[in-house]
Amino acid sequence: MPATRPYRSLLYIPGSKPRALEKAATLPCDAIIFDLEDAVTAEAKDEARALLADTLPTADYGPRARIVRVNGADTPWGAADLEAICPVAPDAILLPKVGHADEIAAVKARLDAAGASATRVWAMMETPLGIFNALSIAQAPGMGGFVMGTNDLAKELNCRPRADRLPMMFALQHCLMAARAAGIVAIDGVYNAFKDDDGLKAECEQGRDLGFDGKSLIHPAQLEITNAAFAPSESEIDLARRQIAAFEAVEASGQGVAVVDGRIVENLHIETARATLARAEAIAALTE
Ligand SMILES: CC(C)(COP(=O)(O)OP(=O)(O)OC[C@H]1O[C@@H](n2cnc3c(N)ncnc32)[C@H](O)[C@@H]1OP(=O)(O)O)[C@@H](O)C(=O)NCCC(=O)NCCSC(=O)C[C@H](O)C(=O)O
Ligand SMILES: [Mg+2]
Repeated sequence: MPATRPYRSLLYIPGSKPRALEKAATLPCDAIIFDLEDAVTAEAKDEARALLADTLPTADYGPRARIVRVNGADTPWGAADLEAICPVAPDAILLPKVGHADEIAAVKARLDAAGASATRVWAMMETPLGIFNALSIAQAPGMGGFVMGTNDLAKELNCRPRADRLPMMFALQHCLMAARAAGIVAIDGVYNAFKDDDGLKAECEQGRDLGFDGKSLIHPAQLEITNAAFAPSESEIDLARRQIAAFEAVEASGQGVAVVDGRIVENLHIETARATLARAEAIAALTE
């Protein structure tokens, strides 16, 4: 089942930009990914890490999940990032370019040692090795979610950008299945052309139809389209309500199959209908 807590929109914010860190607290995103990796130059990494370690314990980001993307353990900054960020206990630490489940275990051990056992580990899925090891990574203790890294993956595959994302499809679906098998969150990759609303909408709808919980984003202008695409629509909510009512009615008369809009409705459809209503309520609660 998809996540009940809304993860429609996850906005990357360069950890080095104080103005963006401030602005994030006012933006309608479901989660913020405070980035210490690709959005921050090598020269700015130490300053960005210190800024984040300073800002996160006191800043009020409301209901938005706080996720910090650290640098990899094989870089000059990875160890210092964990040292500084684990004690802050964000909602999750997002590890880039994960290839093996033991990388998750190492971060989990650091979190436990820092007294931050409630912080989940999330993994960027963006290397061929990581994609093939998706199930064991998803099942690693402490795991909370996958974020697809479609830019790095395109680089590794040497594939061409295509609107239908055909070269990515195996990786997207493989990771989604692993995430669902392990019961963790699955988030689609970024859409780089942040001024192309039509292209973003089409890619959001594709990711949603595949089953992703939401999409990672690079610019606030992408939030409205993404939040709308990954929320249950009015007609989906209406259908869910009618399915539940129809099923309860036939169940009361001792039967197990209802018909709504010419389609059968059984127990499993009711689980989906209830999940749709729960998601709609959770989204509404964000703005209360
Ligand atoms: C893409 C950008 C460099 C554009 O920046 P800029 O030209 O400054 O944008 P605007 O002038 O349109 O900004 C308008 C206001 O919005 C704020 N802003 C912009 N971006 C963000 C943001 N991401 N979060 C919060 N606020 C943001 C500006 O401060 C302006 O505010 P105001 O002062 O009130 O006017 C820039 O958007 C950017 O840096 N985006 C993030 C890029 C990033 O994080 N990249 C790394 C993640 S993507 C990745 O690595 C994917 C993965 O690993 C893979 O492999 O695929
Ligand atoms: Mg990447």
